[in-house]
Amino acid sequence: MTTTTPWDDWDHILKIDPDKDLPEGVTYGDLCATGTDAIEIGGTMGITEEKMADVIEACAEHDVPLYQEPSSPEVVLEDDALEGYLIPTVFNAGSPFWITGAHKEWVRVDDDYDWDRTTTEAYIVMNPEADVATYTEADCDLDADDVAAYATVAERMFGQEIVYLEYSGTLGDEGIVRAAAEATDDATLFYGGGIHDYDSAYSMAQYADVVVVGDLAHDEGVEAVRATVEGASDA
Ligand SMILES: CC(C)=CCC/C(C)=C/CC/C(C)=C/CC/C(C)=C/COP(=O)(O)OP(=O)(O)O
Ligand SMILES: O=P(O)(O)OC[C@@H](O)CO
Ligand SMILES: [Mg+2]
Repeated sequence: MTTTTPWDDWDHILKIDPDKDLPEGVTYGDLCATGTDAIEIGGTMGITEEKMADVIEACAEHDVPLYQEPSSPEVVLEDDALEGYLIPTVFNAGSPFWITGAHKEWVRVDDDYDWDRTTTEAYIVMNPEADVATYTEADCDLDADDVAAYATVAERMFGQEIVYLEYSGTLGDEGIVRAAAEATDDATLFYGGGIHDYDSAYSMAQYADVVVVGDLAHDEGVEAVRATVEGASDA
C-alpha cells in the first residue's frame, strides 16, 4: 500500500530525462536497480509525449515507484504504471505562468484529474545557467535568507508538501541547503544539482531529506548512481 506522502521515507530519487540517451550498455532496468527510492521522469527541453511514454514503459516492469514530472501540460501522460505526478511550481519564476499559469491552463483543458496522485513541488531555482532557469526566467540572485524565506512561504503559507532546491547542473552551496533545511519543518526538502559521487550525495543529504540525481545517470551510468544512493542513505 502506498502512503499519501511516500517521499517522507525516501533518501534518493533518480531523475531520468526522456530527451537524453543512456550510456552505452546501460538499460533503464539497470538504473531502476540502483537502490534509488523512486524515479522521476522529466526534463526541461525537448520532451515529447512519445519519449515520455517510452521511458515509462521501459521502467514499468521494475520494482521502483515511478513518477512523472511534467515540464508542461502537453506532456502529462495518463498511465497506470505511474505512482503519481509531481508537478513543479517555480516560486522564484520571472513569470507567473510558471507559478500558477501553466497549471491553470492544464486544469482548463482537461477534466479528468487524479488529484489523489497529484502533488506539487515548490521549486526554488538556483543555477542561472540551467535551462530551467532560462525557461522560467527565474531570479536566481538569492542568498540563504531569501531561500529560507521562500521555503517558509512554500510550507507555511502555501501548504506545500515538497520544497525543491534546484541547482540543476551544478553542486549547490551547503550553507544555502542548510538554511532551506532549517526553514522547513513539515515539508520534505528535495535537493537536486551536480551530485556526482558518494561525497557530494552525502554532503547534500546531511541537510536535504531527499537528494535528486539527474545527469549522472545519462553521463556516467549505474555504478556512479549507486554510489550516490549509498551517500544519501549514509547521511
Ligand atoms: C502545470 C504542468 C502540468 C506543468 C508545468 C510545470 C512547470 C511549472 C515547469 C517549469 C519547469 C520545470 C521546473 C521543469 C521540471 C524539470 C526540470 C527542473 C528539469 C531539469 O532542468 P534542466 O537541467 O535545467 O534541463 P535539461 O537537463 O533538460 O537541460
Ligand atoms: O542533473 P543534475 O545536476 O543531477 O540535477 C538533478 C535535478 O535536480 C535536475 O532537475
Ligand atoms: Mg539537467
